[in-house]
Amino acid sequence: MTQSEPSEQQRAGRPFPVSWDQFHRDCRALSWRLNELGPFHAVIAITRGGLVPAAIVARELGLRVIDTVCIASYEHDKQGELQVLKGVSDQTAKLGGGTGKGLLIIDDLVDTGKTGRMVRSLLPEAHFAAVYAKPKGRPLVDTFITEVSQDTWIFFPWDTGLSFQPPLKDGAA
Ligand SMILES: O=P(O)(O)OC[C@H]1O[C@H](OP(=O)(O)OP(=O)(O)O)[C@H](O)[C@@H]1O
Ligand SMILES: Nc1nc2[nH]cnc2c(=O)[nH]1
Ligand SMILES: [Mg+2]
Repeated sequence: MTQSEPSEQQRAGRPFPVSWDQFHRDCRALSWRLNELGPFHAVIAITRGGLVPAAIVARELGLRVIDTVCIASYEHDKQGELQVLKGVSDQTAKLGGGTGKGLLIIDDLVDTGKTGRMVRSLLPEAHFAAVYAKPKGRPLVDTFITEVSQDTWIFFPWDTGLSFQPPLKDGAA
């Protein structure tokens, strides 16, 4: 029997759980920064992880034109080939003059930077912001809030729930 490869999450090892409250605070902090860099014509969320931060940033910056770039790459916690399932609409592309100028792209995080690189190739002059950044992905983003180490796995509130935690003395890590 062949042993399966460890997942990205297993390789990362260090868990970093983020609550809804914390995520909202971090998205507000991102909005503060972006407010100084705008104005922007539209927000583009990289689905699916970028949808929640994009909603919060759009609310804070008063932006009502919201589009998506739909990309699939991680199956749970293993990254495969990147697939662009949907690009931005012609209307949004026009607002960015074809190159993305004045458009704001939002994602929840950059890890290896693969997703960011793909989106940058589609809209090279857009402003790319993520809430969290790992070192390999950091050069791809224009604005982010918190850097975590490459061996960290971020657990978002929409992927997690409350559960019992064993006491430290019973062997909890
Ligand atoms: O920098 P990278 O190594 O490319 O990884 C970052 C991407 O991975 C996650 O998305 P995922 O592909 O898991 O899809 P999802 O947003 O639908 O959960 C995350 O939301 C980023 O978009
Ligand atoms: N939830 C989650 N998805 C990812 N995709 C790439 N890196 C991560 C991460 O640290 N957490
Ligand atoms: Mg994503």
